Amino acid sequence: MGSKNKLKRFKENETFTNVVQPAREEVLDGFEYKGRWASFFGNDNPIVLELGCGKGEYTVGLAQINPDKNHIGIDIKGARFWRGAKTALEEKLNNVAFLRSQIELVDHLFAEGEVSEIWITFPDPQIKYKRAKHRMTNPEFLERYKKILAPGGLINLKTDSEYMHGYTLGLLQGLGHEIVYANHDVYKNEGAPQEVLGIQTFYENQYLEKGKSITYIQFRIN
Ligand SMILES: C[S@@+](CC[C@H](N)C(=O)[O-])C[C@H]1O[C@@H](n2cnc3c(N)ncnc32)[C@H](O)[C@@H]1O
Repeated sequence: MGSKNKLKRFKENETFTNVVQPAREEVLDGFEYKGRWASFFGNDNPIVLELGCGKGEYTVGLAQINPDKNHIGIDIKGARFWRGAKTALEEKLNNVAFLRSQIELVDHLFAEGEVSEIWITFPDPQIKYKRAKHRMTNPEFLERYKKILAPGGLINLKTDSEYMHGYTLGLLQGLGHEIVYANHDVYKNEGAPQEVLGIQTFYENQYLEKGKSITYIQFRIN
C-alpha cells in the first residue's frame, strides 16, 4: 500500500466512531475504557477479542454471527484494520470496535475478567529463539490473557504454522492447561466448528492458495 493511501486511512480512522487509538502513555497511566468497555458499547454483553486482527475478518465475521456479543479487534497497524472498521460502519454493526495498541499491553486495556473469549488469528510464529518473546502464545502472553479473561474464558488459535500449532499444544500440555479441541487440518479433518470453517482472513487466503493446511486449537488457561 502506498504511503498516500495509508495517510488517507489514518485520517479516516480518526473520524470512525468504532476506532480507539490511545497513546501508549494513556494506556499505562490508566486507560479510560479499562473496566468500562460496557460504556463504550452501551451494553454489558460479553467481549470477544481478536489479537493481531489485521484487516479484522474475525472481528467482523464473528460480530455478524453473534450480535449479542461485542467484538474488539486489536492491531498496531491502523491502515490494516481500517478495512474492518469501515465495513462494520457500512453494515451498521454496532457490536464492533478496533483498538490500535500493542498486544503486550492487553492487561492495561482490559480489567480483570472483562473479556469472555480471545481469538488469535494467523500470528507470526516467531520461530527464531531470539524472537520467542514475541510469540503470542508464550507463557508471558498466556499470563496476560489469564488476567483479563473471565473464569472459563476460551482462547482460539487459528494458524497455518505447524510450528506455532505444535509449540502451543506442547506448552499447554506441559503447563497443564485445558485443550478443549485441536485439529491440524481443519478443512480436511471433520469436526471443526463453523466459526473456524466459515471465516477466512487475508493471510489465511494466501496460505490456502498455496495448499497449506490450516490448524486450530481451542483452550482454557487454568
Ligand atoms: C500475520 S498478520 C495476521 C493478520 C490477520 N489476523 C490475518 O490473519 O490476516 C499479524 C498481525 O499482527 C499484528 N501484530 C503483530 N504483533 C503485534 C503486537 N505485538 N501488537 C499488536 N499487533 C501486532 C501485525 O500488525 C499484523 O497485522
